[in-house]
Amino acid sequence: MEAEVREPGDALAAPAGWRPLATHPVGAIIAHYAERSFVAGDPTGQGIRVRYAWRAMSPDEACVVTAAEPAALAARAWFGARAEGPPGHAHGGSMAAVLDEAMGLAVWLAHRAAVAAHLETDFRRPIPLGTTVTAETTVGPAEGTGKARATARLVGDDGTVFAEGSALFVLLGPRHTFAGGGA
Ligand SMILES: CCCCCCCCCCCC(=O)SCCNC(=O)CCNC(=O)[C@H](O)C(C)(C)COP(=O)(O)OP(=O)(O)OC[C@H]1O[C@@H](n2cnc3c(N)ncnc32)[C@H](O)[C@@H]1OP(=O)(O)O
Repeated sequence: MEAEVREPGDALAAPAGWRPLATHPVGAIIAHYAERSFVAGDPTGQGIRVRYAWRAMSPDEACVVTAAEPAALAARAWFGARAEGPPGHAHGGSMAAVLDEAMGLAVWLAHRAAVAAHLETDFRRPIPLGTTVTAETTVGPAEGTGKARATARLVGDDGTVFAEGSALFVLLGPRHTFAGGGA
C-alpha cells in the first residue's frame, strides 16, 4: 500500500519576489511548453509537480545574457508518491529531471534555444516524499562559443541543499534539426 504523502497545498506558489513564468513575454512561450512537459505537465498528479517563476536580473548578475531584459528562472517542485525511489523518498531520476528542465528553461529564458549536451547531478540529501523544494538556477558563459553553462540546486524551505546540477548546453543554430531551433 502506498504511504500517505502530504499534499503541497499552496506551497508551489512563486517564492517572494518572483512571478509566475507565464507573466514574462518570453516565459509565456516556455510556460506553454512546460504545461505539456513530462516534468511539469501534471500539476495535480502524484508524481512530480513543478511550477516555474521568474524575476528580473540586475546587470551584474546577467553575465551571459543577450536579452534586453534579462530574467532569472526558479521553480517550486513537489515530489509525490509516484516519484518514489528509496522507500519514502524521491527517486534520483525525478530530482535530476527537475534540475535538467529548470536549467534548460533558464537557458531558453536568459539566452536562447539550446539543448543539454552534458549533465551532472550530485545528490546531497534524500528528499522525503511530500516535500516542496525550490530549484534555483544560474546561467553563465561556457568555454568556447555556441555554448552556455547552467547550474541548479534543489533547496528545502529550511535551507537544506538536497541536490545540485550542472549542465553544458549547446545553443541551437540552423545546422540543428530540433524543431524550434535556429533562434
Ligand atoms: C518553446 C520553448 C521550448 C522550451 C524547451 C526547453 C526544453 C528544455 C529541456 C531540458 C534540456 C534537455 O533535456 S535537452 C534534451 C536532451 N539533450 C539532447 O537530446 C541533445 C542530444 N545531443 C545532440 O543533439 C548533440 O550532441 C548536440 C546538439 C548537443 C551537440 O551536437 P553538435 O551541434 O553537432 O555539436 P558539436 O559540434 O559536437 O559540439 C559543439 C560544442 O559542444 C561541445 N560538446 C558537445 N557535446 C558535449 C558533451 N557531451 N560534453 C562536453 N562538450 C560537448 C563540443 O566539444 C563543441 O565544443 P567547441 O569545439 O565548439 O568548443
